[in-house]
Amino acid sequence: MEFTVLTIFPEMFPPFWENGIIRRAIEQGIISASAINIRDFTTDRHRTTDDRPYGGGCGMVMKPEPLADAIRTARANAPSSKTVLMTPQGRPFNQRVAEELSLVEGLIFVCGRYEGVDERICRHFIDDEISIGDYVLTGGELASMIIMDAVTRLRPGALGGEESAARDSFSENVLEHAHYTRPRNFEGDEVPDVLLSGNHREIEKWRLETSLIRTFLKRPDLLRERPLSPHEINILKNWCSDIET
Ligand SMILES: CC(C)(C)c1cccc(C(=O)NCC2(NC(=O)c3cccc4nocc34)CCCCC2)c1
Repeated sequence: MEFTVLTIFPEMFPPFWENGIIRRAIEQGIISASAINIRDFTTDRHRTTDDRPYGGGCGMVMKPEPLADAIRTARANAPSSKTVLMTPQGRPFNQRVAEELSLVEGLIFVCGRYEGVDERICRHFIDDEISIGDYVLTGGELASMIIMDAVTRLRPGALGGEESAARDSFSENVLEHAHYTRPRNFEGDEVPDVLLSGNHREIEKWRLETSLIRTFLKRPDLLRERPLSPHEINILKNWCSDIET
């Protein structure tokens, strides 16, 4: 999987690629990543990447020519890549989109700055528009990092034995149970006894129940993404009847 980011701030990316699972995935050749400076594709003395908007108004728009040339170069270097524009107008990013993107050969991320990119780029050079959420950002760079993070961990081999064992379709659709580690008593708050019991059936039962109940209480919308098994529905029913009594 090859990641290419087109940005006017390429220096934002090495720190992101030099840590944790991403770094290990690069070292293991599971992914490769590079940032292309759009400014390198300007032709004027001032290396201008933006210009005033037609129709007037405040703010600047990213010029189409440098972007088009940068995208062409990125595609020449990574031919079977999908070109993704990070934009508020994009389809909402979620785990399902991450899984879909993790199957492609390569991803070229176009990161907007100023008021956005010239519409001719969106029309003729973009294969997919993706948004990471409904809030105002100063650029698309962080959005591209979020996608690279979520997609990398889905690539075979990216997660070590431990993490990949923890990963399955169930765990990627519900909130996690509470996590505890030493000390047993932290400032007066004790770890639940079941977790110290050594009874793995009871521990798994507790983890499944608390995970389902937390999701039901905090993010019921996630439960609509994935049908619950009769067993899981029973867990929620029992819990609800317990609080009714
Ligand atoms: C209604 C809503 C969403 C609040 C909104 C409405 C109007 C503008 C924005 C906004 O943020 N414009 C600035 C801009 N944002 C983004 O790139 C961006 C934002 C959010 C999620 C993203 N995912 O990828 C990229 C994303 C960065 C500078 C270049 C122009 C785009 C937001």
